Amino acid sequence: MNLIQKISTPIQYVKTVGPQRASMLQKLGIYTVRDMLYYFPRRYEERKLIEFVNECSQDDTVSVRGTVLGSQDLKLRQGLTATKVALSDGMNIFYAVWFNQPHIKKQIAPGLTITVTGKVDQRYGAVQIRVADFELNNSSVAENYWCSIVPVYALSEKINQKFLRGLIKTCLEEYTSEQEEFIPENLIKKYRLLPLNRSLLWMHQPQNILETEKARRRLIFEELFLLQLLLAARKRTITRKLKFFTYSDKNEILKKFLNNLSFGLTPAQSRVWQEIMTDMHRSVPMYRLLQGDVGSGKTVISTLALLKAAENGLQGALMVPTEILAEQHYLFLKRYMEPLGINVGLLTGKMKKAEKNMAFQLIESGQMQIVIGTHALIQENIAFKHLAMAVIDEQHRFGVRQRATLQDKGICPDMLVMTATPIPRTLAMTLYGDLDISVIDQLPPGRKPIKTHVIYENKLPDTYEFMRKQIRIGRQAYIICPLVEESEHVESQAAIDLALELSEGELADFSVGLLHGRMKSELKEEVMTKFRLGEIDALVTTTVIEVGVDVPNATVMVILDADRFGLAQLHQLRGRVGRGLEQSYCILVANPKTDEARARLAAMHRSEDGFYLAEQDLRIRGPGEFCGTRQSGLPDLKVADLIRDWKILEVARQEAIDLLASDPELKKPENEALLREIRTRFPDSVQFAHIG
Ligand SMILES: Nc1ncnc2c1ncn2[C@@H]1O[C@H](COP(=O)(O)OP(=O)(O)OP(=O)(O)O)[C@@H](O)[C@H]1O
Repeated sequence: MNLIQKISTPIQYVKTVGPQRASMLQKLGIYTVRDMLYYFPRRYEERKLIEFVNECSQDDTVSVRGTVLGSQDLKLRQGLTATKVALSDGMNIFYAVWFNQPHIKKQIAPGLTITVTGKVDQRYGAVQIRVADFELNNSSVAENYWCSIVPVYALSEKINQKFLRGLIKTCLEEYTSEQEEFIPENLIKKYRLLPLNRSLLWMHQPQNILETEKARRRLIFEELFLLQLLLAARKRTITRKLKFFTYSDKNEILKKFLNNLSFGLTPAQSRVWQEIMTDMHRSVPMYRLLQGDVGSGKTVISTLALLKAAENGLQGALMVPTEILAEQHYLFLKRYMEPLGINVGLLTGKMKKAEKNMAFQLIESGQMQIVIGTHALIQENIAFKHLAMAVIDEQHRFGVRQRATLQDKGICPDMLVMTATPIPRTLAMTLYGDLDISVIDQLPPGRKPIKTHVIYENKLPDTYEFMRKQIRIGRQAYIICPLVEESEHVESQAAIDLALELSEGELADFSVGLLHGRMKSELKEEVMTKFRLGEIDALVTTTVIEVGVDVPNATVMVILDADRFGLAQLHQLRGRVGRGLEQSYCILVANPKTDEARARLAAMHRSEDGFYLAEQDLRIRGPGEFCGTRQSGLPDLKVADLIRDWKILEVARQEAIDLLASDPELKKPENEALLREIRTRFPDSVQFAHIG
């Protein structure tokens, strides 16, 4: 049996396991010996081993070794039993007590030496230890004040610490001694990393905390290095292909468009546009993430990219997550593009069949130069004549696969992925490690910070009074209805009720609009158009408004039950105001019941910086939840923490890039083990699958 197969042995075949326990272990995600070895302790307990029980005090938690003298079962109240074992430490007699575990007596025969760990109780004269854990020992020699570190694992029903520790011990002894090292030797030396087998041993059976730290450092590097290798390989696959089109430097229509805008680009926008243009002029396809806080002006930049493609006789496509947004972008582009002679089209799921067919034809013939659409854009029956620029807005809502499907609509098109949810740099490097990153880190000039207040519901009348004043001076407002988990129906109904209540009550003198997820698309669009034109003063809405909606005259945002929203979502919602020159306000109505909810609201009050808030959010929720890594197609991280370990991440990324530059297919003998490891860890990865 070769070594790799050995560590891949199904856990069922390890001694003491068997099919029944194997199925319990599977609930913990443990299918193989490898999974078991990489099932790291959640924490460690430091244990003090004392030589004689008279050295301890009441309520101390200690470990003490003793020889079994005898035992007895006691019947307590309410059917409880206690097993009391008399032990001698050589000087004193003391008692170890187990509750409701009569079987323990069978394991502990008189004459054996055992170490018991637990809390000390001296109230009844002799020392009594309530046993939390125990070990059978062969030797009766105890070192004085010896410290032992005991791993504590996350458990599931019917799998206890003792069993897991024992199983891991077996796996370590029988499967790791010859386990090969797969991190290249030069990196092990350069970063002074522990070898693999020692790292696994020290994670599970450390002698002291320092050992766990050393082991963890290696395993973090390993985890991030393998992940970055995968991402770097994905990127190489893309950027090795050549584009079938080239761009001219003229940019005449582009310049006209910029002149027609009522504003000039901010320095951050100009810089990012230069980065994108440079990529567009390259012979290999662009694969770039455009990141920018809400309202930082990403749309204009993507428009420039689409326009450049159109000006060069090619096609551009912009895919957005909602119909409202598709419509909004379409209106914006049409207004500016048509006077320049560029054909812009819309394609959404709700369009009538005849309209769709017409759009398909225009896309296929190339007459539709820029297409804005929802998921409808990646349907099978759509073919572009020459798609050269594919832009995806709000990448979070699309998975990696959808990104690839749009890309496949062209022959190596340039690809621009935009995200309005600011992602901390470290996380972006992992989630989008295969993309280059451009950041718009500056808001358009003249924006005033949004004033954010957190209030209790009983202050709502004052809020509506304030809203009325703002509407009277010509502004508009949003009122966001409570979030109803999993039920668009209930959520929509809440919005309907509230709109009615306000239009007859607090806002009776004004025009109140309603927008929710269950409305027909045409109606949604009609409402948005009216709001955009100022015909609606206050819009009662659900979270459908969340992304991208741009009505600069709206200056008040009231979020009801704000404690039920996540931080990223609150920030997105708040980003719907503060998009013009007027002072804007965000009022969070909440009655937070948990510390976490209070922390979120405090963060919103404190900061308007999307990057700061995203980092806070990441701390609260963890990366998987934060951006749905499950749908991003990336493996979960076991030891690395993307915020804490950002330095290791940067190093691992650079090393991965350098390694692939020198050995793109990992064919060199010194990288053989690494290739094997990658294939085992990422069996679905196409990049390394066919090699070797
Ligand atoms: N350089 C600029 N100067 C002044 N206003 C600008 C500038 N760039 C964009 N804007 C305006 O700022 C508003 C926000 O821009 P845009 O919609 O492009 O931002 P965004 O980053 O796409 O926002 P979101 O993430 O919320 O979708 C728009 O009304 C836009 O016209």
